[in-house]
Amino acid sequence: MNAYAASRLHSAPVARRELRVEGLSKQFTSRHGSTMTAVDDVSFRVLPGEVCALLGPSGCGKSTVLRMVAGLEQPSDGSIVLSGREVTGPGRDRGLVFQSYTCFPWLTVRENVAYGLKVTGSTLALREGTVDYFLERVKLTPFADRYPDELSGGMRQRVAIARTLANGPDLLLMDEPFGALDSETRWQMQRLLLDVVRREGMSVLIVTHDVDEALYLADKIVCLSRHPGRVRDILMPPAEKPAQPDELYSVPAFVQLRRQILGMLREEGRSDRPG
Ligand SMILES: Nc1ncnc2c1ncn2[C@@H]1O[C@H](COP(=O)(O)OP(=O)(O)OP(=O)(O)O)[C@@H](O)[C@H]1O
Repeated sequence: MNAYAASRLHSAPVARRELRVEGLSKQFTSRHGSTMTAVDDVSFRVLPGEVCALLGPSGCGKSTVLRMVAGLEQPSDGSIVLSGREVTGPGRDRGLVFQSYTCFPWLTVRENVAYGLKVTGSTLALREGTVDYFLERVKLTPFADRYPDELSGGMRQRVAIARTLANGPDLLLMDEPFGALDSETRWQMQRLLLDVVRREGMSVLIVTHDVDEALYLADKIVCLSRHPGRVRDILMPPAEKPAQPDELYSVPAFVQLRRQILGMLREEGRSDRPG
């Protein structure tokens, strides 16, 4: 058995991968000294193995919430607890994937995926087993010795996902990860992400303003209103997803939820005013 697959038999239970966000608020102070509330009293949970989407119109504070969960931004108020520990800054228990492909161009695909593992001092066998395992998961095994500039955008994003997963985070944080991809590649990536995170029992918090992406990927959708960003609704799309994202349009439960969310976004658009 592959060294990584064997090590997983003894890994910590997935039940510890729970995120609790309670009463989270964030104020920003402008250069002129005025204060604006970007995020106000936001609470939600991401249960172990759950994919949770943060959805809302531009400027509603999605990225700000994600950055606070990542520990890149300090909350003005509230608390963030992951796997029973308070989040006070960045940490290896969270893995980040952004829209821009964060590959090291001077490293091969294999070296990119192995990068984070080197610093943890894992044995060579475990490291190589882990890299092989995740290259296989994201279907990049045949490209292991290529450099990022020899790959398409979708493939580079798969490298970033494999590298992040290889580090074994409790929670995967994704900010518009497929925003730069054409629609066909985007669908393929969404399908692949669902396959990988379900197999790994991974908890995911993903920021998107794409309603279909949220409906297809998420077990739970936290809808934010804007100015300030507050939880407007928490929706639970059907757990059974169609084989392809575009098949959402023919499933009545998704069509109805889609209509509800689009109506909410339209209302938010009507209430638009500068923050
Ligand atoms: N560092 C900052 N300083 C001041 N204001 C900020 C800062 N970061 C974000 N904001 C403001 O906070 C609000 C929320 O921004 P945020 O980027 O979180 O929204 P978003 O929902 O992710 O938007 P988008 O979908 O367009 O990326 C916006 O009004 C933005 O201008």
